[in-house]
Amino acid sequence: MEKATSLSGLVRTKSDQLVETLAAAFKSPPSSVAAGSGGSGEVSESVGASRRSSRRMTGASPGRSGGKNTHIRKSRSAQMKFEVEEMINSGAALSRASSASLGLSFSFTGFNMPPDDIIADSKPFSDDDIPEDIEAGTGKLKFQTEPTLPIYLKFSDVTYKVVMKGMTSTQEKDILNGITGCVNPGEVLALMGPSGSGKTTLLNLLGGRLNQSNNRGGSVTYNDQPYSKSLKSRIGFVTQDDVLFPHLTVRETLTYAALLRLPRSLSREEKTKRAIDVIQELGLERCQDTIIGGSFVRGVSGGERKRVSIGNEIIINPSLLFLDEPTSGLDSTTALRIVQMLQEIAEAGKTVVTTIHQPSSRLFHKFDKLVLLGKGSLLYFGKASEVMAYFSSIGCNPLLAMNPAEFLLDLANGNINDVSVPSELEDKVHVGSGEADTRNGKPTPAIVHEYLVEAYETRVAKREKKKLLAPIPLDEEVKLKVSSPKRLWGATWWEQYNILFCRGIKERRHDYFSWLRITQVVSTAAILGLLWWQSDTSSPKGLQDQAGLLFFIAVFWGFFPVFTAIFTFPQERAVLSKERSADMYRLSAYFMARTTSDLPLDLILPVLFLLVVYFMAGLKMGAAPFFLTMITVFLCIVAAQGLGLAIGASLMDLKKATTLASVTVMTFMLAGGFFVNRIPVFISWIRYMSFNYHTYKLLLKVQYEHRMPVVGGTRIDSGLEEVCALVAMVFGYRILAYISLRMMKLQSGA
Ligand SMILES: Nc1ncnc2c1ncn2[C@@H]1O[C@H](COP(=O)(O)OP(=O)(O)OP(=O)(O)O)[C@@H](O)[C@H]1O
Repeated sequence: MEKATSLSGLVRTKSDQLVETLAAAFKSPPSSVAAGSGGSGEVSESVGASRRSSRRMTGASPGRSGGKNTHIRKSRSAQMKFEVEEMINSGAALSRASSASLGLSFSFTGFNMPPDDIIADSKPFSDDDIPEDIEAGTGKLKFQTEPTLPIYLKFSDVTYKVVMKGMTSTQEKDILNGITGCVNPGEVLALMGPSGSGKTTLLNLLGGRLNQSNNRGGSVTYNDQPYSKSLKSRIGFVTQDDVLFPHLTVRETLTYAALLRLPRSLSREEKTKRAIDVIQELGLERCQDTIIGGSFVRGVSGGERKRVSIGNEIIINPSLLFLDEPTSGLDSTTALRIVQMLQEIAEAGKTVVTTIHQPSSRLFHKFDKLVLLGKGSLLYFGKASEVMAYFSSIGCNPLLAMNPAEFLLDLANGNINDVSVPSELEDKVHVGSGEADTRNGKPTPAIVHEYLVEAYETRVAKREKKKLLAPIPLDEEVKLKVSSPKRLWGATWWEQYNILFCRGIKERRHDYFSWLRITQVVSTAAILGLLWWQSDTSSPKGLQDQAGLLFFIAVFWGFFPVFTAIFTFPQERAVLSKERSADMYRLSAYFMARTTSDLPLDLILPVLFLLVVYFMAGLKMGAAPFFLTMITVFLCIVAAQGLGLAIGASLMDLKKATTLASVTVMTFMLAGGFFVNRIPVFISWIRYMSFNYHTYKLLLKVQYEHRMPVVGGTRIDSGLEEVCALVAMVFGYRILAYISLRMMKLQSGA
């Protein structure tokens, strides 16, 4: 215990020194902020100095002193361990604050590659790391710590409601009721609360992802400025579900993210190197060539996938990092590792906000600040280390030794079974007359909730709101950097198109070489070839038979592309929404890349098909008719794909989309000119919308032009009308799909 006291004294002495350092840094003239951009050497040195000072600090704290600490940990009781950890945290938070504040004297020009010694020095973590290392604080990660614009996040009286439309009535539901708090660079803020208490909603709101002004109230500011689109490039947002492409490898995933998101000032090589650095820093080397995987394909483990999701966001070196339950579903060691990583990120001067469901006590002590929510109301905001003292001050103490997080969640749920009841609450039980007010002589969860909200309102809320009014220690010019309305794209339109095109090809490479699809097409072609083997057109019956084959070709290549294209956008909806929320690329670049990257395969398969059918069925010999048939089929495929894309993009629901597509395709087929020739005038227009009809007419023209003017009731014309109609469909349906995507709501997460 004595040792602990002396160590705490040491940390406090260091903290005093730091306060002085901080004050000096804040007082540094604004010119030093701007001047930082002048010499990168100078910047690197400052970065190194900041890190060195931070390391010295943590080295001085007991928890980071390697073997010595391990000795303390092993020989003392669990209680002792808590105290030591608390001291470590206070030391770490201070060191983080120092890094953050020192970052102010650097340039804010964006990226500077970290000095080589730091990269070489970095010790990645892997699943094989010994947890003891982390406990002792010696397995510390050295994150990329290029200085970024420090962002002070403040939120005051934040409210959010949703309007729920029922069959007969419309109801409003309050999700958040007046939440106030703040988090500074160098700090990790944890949002805690029972399931459904509003953590994700608050996180989305703070991350600028719930912007419908009619549903929200209060204010959220970033360096005292409101949210602006330029912040998107400074914010990393890790969603609860890992939204990643299942068939890309870890390295490919991070490389594409780097190429799309890092600023244009970096070269392609530098961006690629950044992805490799992140892989090393996240300890993903072992699985860097493994695919991410998903529900149907096995890939990396859950913890690795979570790390890739985090890597996807930290790759841009964000000033503000939001994470939604980054540890849920992970074992306690992996969870600790991830929270440790968040601490490292904060140490580099970033602001970190994370929701957390039920952290272990080890995790809990790693947070600097805490927001405790209960049914959308604020039950506590302040230092995580002071939360137990606060609840003790309002008469709530655990009766058993328990994890503080467990105690807090019990309270937030209104469960006070193992909690000492404050006298005010006891009074309420005695005053309350009905069964509804009490449960076995104990206050109901609703009464407990009311008491906790009231206690916070009367004792803390005012003080915290006052604190928010204090100006942030940043230069006016620096503050305004967050409010530029200009979007910052990481790559030009053409670069985005190329990157997305290559990514699309890689993601669907398994489809391209799918023997199943090839076998399906080739075997259908072979069966058709056998059924129409060397078909003879000298008799009317033979001619009618061959026309049937041509009609089948028009239907087959109208049907398949629609049903494959339907899946394109609904399947990628989550990724598209996430990436667009982060302004990774322009929608037009994505749309063009997505619709063209499938074309090579879509054009290879019909070639194989025609090579088999055309010659087996004995269609008109000659290079010109063969190639004209092929071009006609291509046009049909691209037009049909357009229809599939439009249906998928406008409905974004596979069930609805397949139903609509099957009705449409069937109608087009029936109106295609083979089954019925005399269509009533009032519905004859439907024919002109059918790509089957135009394709069939063009195929007839290629085969029988100059031989007969009418085949099976269908007139052979010049073909110009049909070609124009198909070309109009190729573009028209795609424009419709693009407009639908533009109108798609971006991910809100809540
Ligand atoms: N768009 C919405 N429509 C209806 N209810 C909503 C909507 N968004 C959020 N809610 C409700 O608001 C409450 C808070 O949801 P939120 O997802 O923020 O909770 P949470 O604390 O993150 O929960 P969990 O820990 O289970 O993820 C829930 O009761 C949820 O059902």
